[in-house]
Amino acid sequence: MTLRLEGLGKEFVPGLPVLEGIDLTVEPGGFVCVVGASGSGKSTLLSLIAGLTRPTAGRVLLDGQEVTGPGPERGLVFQTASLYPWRTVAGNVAFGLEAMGMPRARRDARVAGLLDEVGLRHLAGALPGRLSGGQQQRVAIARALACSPRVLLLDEPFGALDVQTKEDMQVFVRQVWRDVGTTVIMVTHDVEEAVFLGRRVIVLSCDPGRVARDLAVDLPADRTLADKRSTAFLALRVEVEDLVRAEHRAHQARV
Ligand SMILES: Nc1ncnc2c1ncn2[C@@H]1O[C@H](COP(=O)(O)OP(=O)(O)OP(=O)(O)O)[C@@H](O)[C@H]1O
Repeated sequence: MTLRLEGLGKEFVPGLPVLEGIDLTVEPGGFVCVVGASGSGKSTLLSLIAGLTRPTAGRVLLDGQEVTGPGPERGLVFQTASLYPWRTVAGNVAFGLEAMGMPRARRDARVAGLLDEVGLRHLAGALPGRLSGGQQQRVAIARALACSPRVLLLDEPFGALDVQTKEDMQVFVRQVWRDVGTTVIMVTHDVEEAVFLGRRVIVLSCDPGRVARDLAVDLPADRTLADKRSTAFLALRVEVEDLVRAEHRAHQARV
């Protein structure tokens, strides 16, 4: 599924655009990370793609069809897992499939397959309160994948996790992306994470948020955490960090 953003803009307050003139095409199976200073409009951009917020200018198109609201072909994961606390792990993953009316036997098989994918089959009957933060995010990702979304939207999904768990989750989400083949758009503060995960990194400018740079990540497809120490990785990381810093400073100078 090709995602196109055409002249996308958003004003919450008339005359004060948060996002302006965003043009972007993401081919099927792409992995795009969006970085930018706090307040540059990263979450707003994701919300527009999810159809949770309506643009004030431009359009979001999925295979040429304009997005006018949320839909099952777009799965969403937020910083905190927001699981249903009264439902088991399996019950959480099954939620969207129940809403779709999938018959019980097919649903159970699908949920079991997803729990295998995220390594949590042994916790199928547990309630979310018993799970670690990383495990909860795995459940949230399995839940988002349940309806076979063509685009997975991740908003700072590992922002609340400790460094080790976060790195485990980075490896995990890359594996899921390669296994499932869905398009991923991920918003993050963390430039290292963006360069490690993305095939492309988009740097947003501030006030209004525009695409300041669109960089291809020319690193091996089967990256491991050790690649974070490679010269190519470090060079790209520094380049993106400098861009984010420059955009932030330019914004500070204007206010
Ligand atoms: N519902 C809303 N109503 C009014 N203003 C909003 C709303 N949502 C976001 N904004 C404003 O839009 C701007 C961008 O917010 P957004 O959360 O998209 O930025 P961000 O880059 O994701 O920030 P952070 O990295 O801090 O999460 C901010 O100035 C914010 O106050």
